[in-house]
Amino acid sequence: MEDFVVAFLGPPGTFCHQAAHERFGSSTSYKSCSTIRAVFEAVASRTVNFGVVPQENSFFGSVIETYDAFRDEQPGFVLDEIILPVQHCLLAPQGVKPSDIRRIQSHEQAIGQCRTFLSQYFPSASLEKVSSTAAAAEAVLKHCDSAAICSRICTVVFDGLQVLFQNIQDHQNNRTRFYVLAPDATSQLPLPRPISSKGLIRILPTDSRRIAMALATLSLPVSRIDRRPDTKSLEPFQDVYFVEVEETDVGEVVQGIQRLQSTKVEAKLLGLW
Ligand SMILES: O=C(O)C(=O)C[C@]1(C(=O)O)C=C[C@@H](O)C=C1
Repeated sequence: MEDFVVAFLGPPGTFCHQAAHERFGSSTSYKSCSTIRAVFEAVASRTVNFGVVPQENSFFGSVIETYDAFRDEQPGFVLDEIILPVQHCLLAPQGVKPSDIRRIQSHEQAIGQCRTFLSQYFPSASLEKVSSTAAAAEAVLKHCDSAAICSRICTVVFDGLQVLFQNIQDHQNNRTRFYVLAPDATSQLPLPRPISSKGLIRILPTDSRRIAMALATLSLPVSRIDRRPDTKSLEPFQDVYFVEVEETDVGEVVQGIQRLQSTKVEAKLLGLW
């Protein structure tokens, strides 16, 4: 098989790393990136063939950093999705007891997914957002008053950590969906995948209130909508919309985008899978 390099949000031990492994296996080369944006940049600059980024959690919702990166001119192209069950543990350096913990670190998504546990067991601990769950695991190694919310796998990746609590997420069927990114639509995934039935379209209505009109023009089965502020607009409260469509085919998606463009609405295809 051809040699591929896959970028993921690192360091090793993140859920993103696990999702990438699940999709691409152990004979692929991996590149750890310190932020989600760095994964997008590695894909856009073709330093890697593919990238894996978190897109949404089933209980905490959309991953904002990912949608912010999708505002870029050429953000890459989504070729597939991976859904991973996410079980969080609270890890601390060996010898540290729960009563020693004053500070808890993790990715904001993981903190958000464990709110009930945190308010019940550590109501007065300070909560610190860091770039990923495994980055938190690595950071707490140096502190005897800190713990990290992360995967149990981090006890294998980093020496000197112990599990204080397991399965601490608020919902037992917690899942996160990841996108597989490639530099452009012509890239081919190494493994076979089903014929495309989903698409991701970025829409920039001329005025935020016209999104309903734009969706009517698109006229495709919409399964989710996200929006982020349009930072290029001088007008306040102008948004960029990210619309996922499903149960459709490539031809219908392309025609929908052309219909939008003919009404002077900016629309770009960001994925087909
Ligand atoms: O920090 C990690 O381990 C990640 O892979 C990121 C991420 C996310 O952004 O949602 C992925 C899965 C979990 O939902 C928590 C964090």
